[in-house]
Amino acid sequence: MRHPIDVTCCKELSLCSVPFLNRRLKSALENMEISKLFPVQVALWQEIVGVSDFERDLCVNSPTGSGKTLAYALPIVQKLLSASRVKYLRALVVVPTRDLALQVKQVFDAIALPLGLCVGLAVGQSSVTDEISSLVHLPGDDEDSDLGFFSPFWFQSKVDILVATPGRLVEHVHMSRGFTLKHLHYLVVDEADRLLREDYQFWLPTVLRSAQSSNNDGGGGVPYSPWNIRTCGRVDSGSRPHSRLAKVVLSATLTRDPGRLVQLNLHHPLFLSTGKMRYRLPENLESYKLICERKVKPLYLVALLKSLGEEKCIVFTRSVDSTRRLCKLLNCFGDLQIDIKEYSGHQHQRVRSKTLNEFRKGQFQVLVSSDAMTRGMDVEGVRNVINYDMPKYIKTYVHRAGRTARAGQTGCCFTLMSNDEVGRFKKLMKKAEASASLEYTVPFRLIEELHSTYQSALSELKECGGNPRISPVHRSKRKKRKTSISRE
Ligand SMILES: Nc1ncnc2c1ncn2[C@@H]1O[C@H](COP(=O)(O)OP(=O)(O)OP(=O)(O)O)[C@@H](O)[C@H]1O
Repeated sequence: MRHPIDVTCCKELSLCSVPFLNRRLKSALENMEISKLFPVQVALWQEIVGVSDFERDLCVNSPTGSGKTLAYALPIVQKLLSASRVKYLRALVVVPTRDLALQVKQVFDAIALPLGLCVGLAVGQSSVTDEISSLVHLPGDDEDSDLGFFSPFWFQSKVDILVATPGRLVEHVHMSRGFTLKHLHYLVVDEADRLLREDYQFWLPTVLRSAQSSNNDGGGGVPYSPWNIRTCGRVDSGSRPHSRLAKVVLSATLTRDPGRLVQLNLHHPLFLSTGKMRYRLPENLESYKLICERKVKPLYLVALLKSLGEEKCIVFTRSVDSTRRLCKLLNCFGDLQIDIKEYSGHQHQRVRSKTLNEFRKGQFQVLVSSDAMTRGMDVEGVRNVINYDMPKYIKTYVHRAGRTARAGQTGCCFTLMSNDEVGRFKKLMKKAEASASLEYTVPFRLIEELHSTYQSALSELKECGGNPRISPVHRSKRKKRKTSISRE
């Protein structure tokens, strides 16, 4: 950990030059229009598939949009290819949110499905019962069960790889009959600093203990969960290629604090990092500050949006309440002619996913979001990020700004601030590498022109019940939900 490997020393590699790359995996990548591996992907390939052969667990701190998902998905899929033909759940990826899990699953699907490996999802999108029947063969699943035969496939895993959020994962471990982590070879913890910060029903000790049970009993002994029963008709135990559960832990802002990482029980961890500092912004990102009067901040935002034309854009606010308020206000600006939608922890998951899909398809142009969007989300074509409220921490700035300038593309991050916030912004930015910022101005004339529309928008907002301040009903609902809604 004291001697991290600098990922920037790895050069991009064309697919033809990647050593040991499976032929079918190469064509799957080509179908995704990927012709080369990015530096972090080369580094992980070397450590996992190359001569190092996953001798050590890996901690990866690499900027947003640098391709971390494929960096772990690719070598893990290649490793799973050489293992037994019987299906076992052998790779588990844990991420903090459902939308992110869906995104990660898509990457795995693209490279694993053509090679006959199955990828499952445990995120609480459907009931526990429905979800488990997509992950494990249960009695009643097949024709034999109607005849009263004992099927050799009962409780056999249907998937080789599982992408999960921590809460639902723990539910399955404790309650789902037939679900087991006994055969797990690989554990990936994506957005690890976020996942380690919160307990999520002790997900980590639960996973480690549950996966550990195979080490102690050779893969076929007493299961951890009361519901786990021995897989019937097993041909082999799916024994691990490594004597341990091999782990990859990643984030664009991964901590180097051993006190925090110790809970992962890492085996001779190797730290792979980009640059010298913990926080680093994407190479092709331009950061701008936009100084404005606090009272008329929405006016400046509208002027900025107008100046950006038709470009896809995400506006971040400090809370779910501000997100709702701002979105309503912007939609009351009659002549704005920009389609704007909200994405926040206030909304039902179904609504959020729908909004995200529409945004991905380009059906509207501006997404107003709480920090629910900051972590990991990859939306093609986002050219601008706007911090309507300046983030408190550099970590938040890094994740928000990182929704643009991904995969080597260019992008801009604008932060609105009043004069008295400029000092704090400077201090904040000093904490990150490659974080020089310029001042952006919008023509004063435009602000003046917008004044009257702003006043009418405020009145309209009041009329339609979108009181800028939170109503008592709203406040009591919010109180109830306070414990369940994650602000991120
Ligand atoms: N080798 C590659 N060639 C071309 N595009 C790639 C390659 N690898 C990844 N990408 C694309 O780069 C984008 C960013 O990848 P990814 O989401 O994995 O980044 P990340 O490092 O996980 O970012 P974050 O820290 O924000 O989660 C995605 O759109 C992905 O399709």
